[in-house]
Amino acid sequence: MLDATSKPDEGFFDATDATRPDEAPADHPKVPPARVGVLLANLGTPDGYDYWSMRRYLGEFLSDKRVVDYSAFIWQPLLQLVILSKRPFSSGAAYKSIWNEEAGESPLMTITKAQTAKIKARLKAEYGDDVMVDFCMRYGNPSTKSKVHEMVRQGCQKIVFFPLYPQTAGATTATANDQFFRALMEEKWQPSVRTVPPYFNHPTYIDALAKSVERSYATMEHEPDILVTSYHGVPKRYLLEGDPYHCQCQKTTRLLKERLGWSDDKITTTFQSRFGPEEWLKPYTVEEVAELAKRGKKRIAVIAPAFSSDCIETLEEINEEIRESFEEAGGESFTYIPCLNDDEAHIDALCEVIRENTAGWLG
Ligand SMILES: C=CC1=C(C)c2cc3[nH]c(cc4nc(cc5[nH]c(cc1n2)c(C)c5CCC(=O)O)C(CCC(=O)O)=C4C)c(C)c3C=C
Ligand SMILES: [Fe+2]
Ligand SMILES: [Fe+2]
Repeated sequence: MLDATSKPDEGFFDATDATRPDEAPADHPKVPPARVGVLLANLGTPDGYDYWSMRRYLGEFLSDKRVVDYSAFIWQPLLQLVILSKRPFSSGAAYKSIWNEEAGESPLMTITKAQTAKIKARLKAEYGDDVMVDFCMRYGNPSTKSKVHEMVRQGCQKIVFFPLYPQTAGATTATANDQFFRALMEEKWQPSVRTVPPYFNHPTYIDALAKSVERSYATMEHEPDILVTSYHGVPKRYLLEGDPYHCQCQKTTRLLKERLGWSDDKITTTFQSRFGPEEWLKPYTVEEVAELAKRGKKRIAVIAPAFSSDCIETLEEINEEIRESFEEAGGESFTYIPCLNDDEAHIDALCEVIRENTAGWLG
């Protein structure tokens, strides 16, 4: 309840409120000081690798029409009866092999927390209490709805929503934004909002990728014959229907190549994580690395620019399955270059994108 004797600077009363504190009715709700929220959003991850945690997570993820766009009439029986009776076991085993047992969570969760803490420290140092920084997930916990509600409750009358995907796809950025707007539908005091555009070509992001390649190459005795930039795939049909993801991935690779000052034959673009029988974006990483080995490229490095943090698709799929495919085809040296995670250059890049998107709101 509003304490009518308190002063605005005691933290309960918004200076922009037209009603003076001493005139406010006794049952007037508390209004915290206005601030700007920066809400980072990642994909989501299961709460555990047991069957039911995996089933809940995969069920929510794969029921999203932005991810799998088949008619629910056909897809739901197949998903509920066939896929969700098998995949939680195989994916659960894969998650178990990479799980952060100490923290009791997946690497994606640990890294997203670390990124949020660093971004928060930077922005707090610049803007103090005018800013609130947090993260949410599109699927699972912490939910987008709970975090939007918390930000509004804490006085965020403006929110910048930042899906952590450098390249935009319907299956990632668009569905994260959908969920953000769904959450806003439930708020009585709706904040002004901005959604952060893709940053696949942002000089600071390209620079962070280039520095991570340079750092990794500097530790090697022999330079790799080629760098494979492996992006998460989507069905090819999504590209044909207008999804910008493919073009943005190609452009990231080109800009990275130019920033490194390399010729075309030093770097290539591939797509991984195919799911289901449809054709996905090609070339498939798992096949391409085997082809490279057969064509005499015996030393390769792989980087995954579409992932802002290491996760099942990088630590297990690239560093285990794709490595195996390369070695079985005669490859000799396979180096996986970790995602940008909470590297300082990555945090610099993310903060720069945030500053651009809070222009006029902060500072
Ligand atoms: C079924 C279709 C899928 C599409 C389309 C898709 C697009 C897509 N996904 C990412 C990023 C991530 N995906 C992750 C896991 C994951 N992805 C799919 C399926 C599709 N993704 C599944 C079924 C899974 C779960 C794991 C498995 O069972 O194989 C993750 C990792 C999450 C983690 O907890 O580690 C990320 C990140 C992008 C960028 C993208 C399209 C652009
Ligand atoms: Fe995925
Ligand atoms: Fe394209």
